[in-house]
Amino acid sequence: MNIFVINSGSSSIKYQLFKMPSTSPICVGLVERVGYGDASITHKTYIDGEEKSITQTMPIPDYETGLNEVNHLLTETGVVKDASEITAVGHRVVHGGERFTELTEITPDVKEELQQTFQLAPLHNPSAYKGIEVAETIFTNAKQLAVFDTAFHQTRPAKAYRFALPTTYYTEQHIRGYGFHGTSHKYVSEQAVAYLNKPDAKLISIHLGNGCSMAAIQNGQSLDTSMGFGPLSGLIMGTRTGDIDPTVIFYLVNELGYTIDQVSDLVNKQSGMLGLTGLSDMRDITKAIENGDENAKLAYDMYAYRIKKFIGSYAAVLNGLDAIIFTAGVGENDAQVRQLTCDDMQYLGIYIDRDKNYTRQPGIREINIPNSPVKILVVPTNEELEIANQCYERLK
Ligand SMILES: Nc1ncnc2c1ncn2[C@@H]1O[C@H](COP(=O)(O)OP(=O)(O)O)[C@@H](O)[C@H]1O
Ligand SMILES: CC(=O)OP(=O)(O)O
Ligand SMILES: [Mg+2]
Repeated sequence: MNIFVINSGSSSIKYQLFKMPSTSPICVGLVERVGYGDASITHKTYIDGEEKSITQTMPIPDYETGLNEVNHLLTETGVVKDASEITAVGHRVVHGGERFTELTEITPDVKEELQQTFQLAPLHNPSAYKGIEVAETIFTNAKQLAVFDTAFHQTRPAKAYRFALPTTYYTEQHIRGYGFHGTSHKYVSEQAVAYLNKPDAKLISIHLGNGCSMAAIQNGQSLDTSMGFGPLSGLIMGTRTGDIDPTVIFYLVNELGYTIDQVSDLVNKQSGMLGLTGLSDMRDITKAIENGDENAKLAYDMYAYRIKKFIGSYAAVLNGLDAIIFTAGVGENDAQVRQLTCDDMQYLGIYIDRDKNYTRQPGIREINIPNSPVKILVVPTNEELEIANQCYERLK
């Protein structure tokens, strides 16, 4: 069964094609800088044991152009003969609200409901929706399925997800914490449980990509998570503030004359590491620190300090801790962030091994000292594979 997975971000499209039940992809790709003149597509194929890679730079003004180009590449590189060979398309949709708590087949009614979630995740849901609309016109024979970032966190107890607003704001307007990156937290926590061979392991999963969030997990269930109503609260991110005192927003509006759209743009797109350093990519920020940039150093310290605070908080929620997991672009690759986060955490039984931490290795790995009570794991995430697995389970 050919399952094509699309992970549409705010300006990128990640995709993978699986011939399920095999969990090795036939093709893996990334379209970057959608909406810009210098967009690029990297398309890798794994056919008959041979890896081939194509990179092309071209203007990709919109998702339609991007996905059509991906479709051409799928046929040109022999991944499929034509689009009709795709049985299902699995879409990552960030916000499912309270309505979508599991994998959902996309119907006209579902699409209408999805449009009502745009305001809740303005960087993500509109592009996922666009991805669905374009996929429907290309993969006309395929079932279209949606997997929601919010779904995994639906096991959280009410005391964790409710806000202390008057109750009707929850009962009538569904204003509550939802939590995101659930597909990734689920995938890496399952990998960690298998690695530790401990189904009831008390875990803290730390997903550090462009968006960043943490989750407290036990028995395969999310008990708490750092993102809330939208994917903005909690950790400091590439361009998003994470937690800030809401009084700042009243001040911006009432005293400095900002419109709400300007505030939204500020806290979602101009803040976080970008706002602090002028750079949003951790690789560039690391270089800036090496060149003596004090702002970049402070931003790094703030980034790690925020993670540290959530580790303390989730160790309390779990009443113990077996392992912490670092994952996603920054979590998997940035040893310095892991080091700063785990240094001086002996009180919680967290002892990082500097050499192991700075040694690169593929796959799941342990970076604590041998007798550290808490294991520190680097676990590569694979949201696309998790989505393909869920689609296959539904359709097989
Ligand atoms: N080798 C690396 N060292 C440090 N940071 C890295 C490295 N590779 C990727 N990153 C960081 O990972 C981020 C992207 O992470 P990713 O999980 O792909 O994010 P997203 O899915 O949210 O787009 C980049 O912006 C960059 O900051
Ligand atoms: C929910 C979210 O922040 O996703 P991403 O990290 O892909 O931006
Ligand atoms: Mg991501």
